[in-house]
Amino acid sequence: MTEQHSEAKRVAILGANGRMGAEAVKAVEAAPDMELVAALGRGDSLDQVTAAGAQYLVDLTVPESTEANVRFAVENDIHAVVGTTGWDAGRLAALEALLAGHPETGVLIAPNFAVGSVLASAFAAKASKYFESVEIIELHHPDKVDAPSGTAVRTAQLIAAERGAAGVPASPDATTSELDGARGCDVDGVRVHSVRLRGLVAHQEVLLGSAGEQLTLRHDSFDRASFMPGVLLGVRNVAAHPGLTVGLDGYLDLGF
Ligand SMILES: NC(=O)C1=CN([C@@H]2O[C@H](COP(=O)(O)OP(=O)(O)OC[C@H]3O[C@@H](n4cnc5c(N)ncnc54)[C@H](OP(=O)(O)O)[C@@H]3O)[C@@H](O)[C@H]2O)C=CC1
Ligand SMILES: O=C(O)C1=N[C@H](C(=O)O)C[C@H](O)C1
Repeated sequence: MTEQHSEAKRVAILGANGRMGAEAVKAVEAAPDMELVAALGRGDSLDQVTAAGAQYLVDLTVPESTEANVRFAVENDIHAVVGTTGWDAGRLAALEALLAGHPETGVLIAPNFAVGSVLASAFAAKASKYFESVEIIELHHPDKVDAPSGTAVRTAQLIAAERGAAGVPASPDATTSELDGARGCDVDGVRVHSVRLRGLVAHQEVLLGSAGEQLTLRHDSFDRASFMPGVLLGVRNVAAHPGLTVGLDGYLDLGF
């Protein structure tokens, strides 16, 4: 932990020994406007976060622990930037209810911190109402514990909302006989297929099809460095966005 200017943002990182957490430790330590005041792994007490005077908590842990971690942050009026997956509608609703009692505290739940991924999902959602069919393929390293990816779930939700608002019917599909899983899973009416392959990091394709044409929107994270500008952007902006924000796009100016 480096000596920083006294007005530096005081940041705690949870999951600091993990793939993402270790990268985030390096990024926060290198950020001139931030001070890493706590770096916690599994089994460490959250009291270290308050004892260190953290103003910001970055959660990069596991789906089972993220909800309790963020609850702890909000109850202590610490802004939270969350990359961990597992935030379903029930968890988000409970978090919003908690935040209502802490009106100055901000929480960012970011399914993907890579700006290119956020853009690809937004473009796909916008484009999806002009195509008859849409399906998602997400491809990740085989050590990932959750499927489908949080990014794919978010992308499917954005697509479903856009198509629903435009009155576009569900993608056509004549399948009446299939082996379990052959057609992927259904997220809000959008089929999502998950690939786990050694050598991969984090990748996604949205396939959009109409008669005689296909548009493919693909994003690749080749390295976890790709997520770090988004993590830092989250820390820099979360206090100015009290309440709950889902998606880094909430802090970007996408122009649509
Ligand atoms: N939003 C985004 O852009 C990205 C999000 N992710 C998501 O981030 C999460 C972490 O991914 P990744 O780094 O690959 O996973 P890892 O398994 O490499 O890291 C998770 C770490 O969290 C630790 N941990 C578990 N519980 C706690 C706890 N209560 N307090 C502190 N640390 C804890 C684990 O410890 P132990 O090893 O002992 O279990 C592990 O070191 C996943 O949900 C993943 O999907 C990943 C990449 C990008
Ligand atoms: O576990 C990962 O690696 C990733 N998790 C996030 C997700 O589930 O979408 C973000 C990115 O895809 C990498």
